[in-house]
Amino acid sequence: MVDVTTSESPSDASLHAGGACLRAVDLACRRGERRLFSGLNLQLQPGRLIWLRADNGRGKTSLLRLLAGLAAPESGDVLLADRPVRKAAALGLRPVYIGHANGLKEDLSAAETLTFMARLHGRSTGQGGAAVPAALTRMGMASRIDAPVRTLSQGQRRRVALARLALEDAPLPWILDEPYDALDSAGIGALDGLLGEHLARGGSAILTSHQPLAATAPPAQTVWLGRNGVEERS
Ligand SMILES: Nc1ncnc2c1ncn2[C@@H]1O[C@H](COP(=O)(O)OP(=O)(O)OP(=O)(O)O)[C@@H](O)[C@H]1O
Repeated sequence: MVDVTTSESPSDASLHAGGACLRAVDLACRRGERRLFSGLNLQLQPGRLIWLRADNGRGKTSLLRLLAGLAAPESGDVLLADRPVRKAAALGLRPVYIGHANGLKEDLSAAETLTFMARLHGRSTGQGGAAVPAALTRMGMASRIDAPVRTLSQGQRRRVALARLALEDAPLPWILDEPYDALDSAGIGALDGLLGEHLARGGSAILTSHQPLAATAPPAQTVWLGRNGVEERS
């Protein structure tokens, strides 16, 4: 098993720094006729960042969706704080998943679509909704808060989708599929700032990126996905 930290038992680790440990145990995944991987073991502990790498079509998105509890594995388990991830959701323990589709509403403004997303995921938008413009400002979107999503560029749309992370204050795992796509260096720096704060409060994150992580990114463990699971490489 790739373990990003120490010899702590899983239950110790799940309590560490108030964060929740996410574990994949002997996971197998099939898409259509093809088995993408089997025997996959992975542990994401509080305070840690994993950069998940592999060639196109290898199964990174499929793995992230399993870790988020959005799909069921062919076999094996995904555990969040020692509970099956799909059952943990009922207790309010749910990883934060942002896929490579932004999922924004074209006819809403940036603020409205972020408010909609926050409500969908049961997150507070603060007194009078004040956390929403603050989150968009964190992602460098202060001047486009009221702009309709359909008028935003790809990078701006990505920033709005990622602004959701600024509304998250629980130390739960973040699962981010190609979060840096379409971002310029300021956007990358803004996301890295949010990631750093999240890890510091006991959160954790696993993300994919085909490009090397920027110097602004928190230190990450690099993990490669193959047919027989994951292996750590520098
Ligand atoms: N709905 C589906 N039905 C059958 N096969 C699928 C389906 N979705 C994806 N696949 C296949 O599963 C494999 C893994 O896809 P996945 O999107 O997980 O890869 P990835 O590593 O994230 O790729 P990329 O780097 O290109 O984003 C691919 O070969 C893809 O063709």
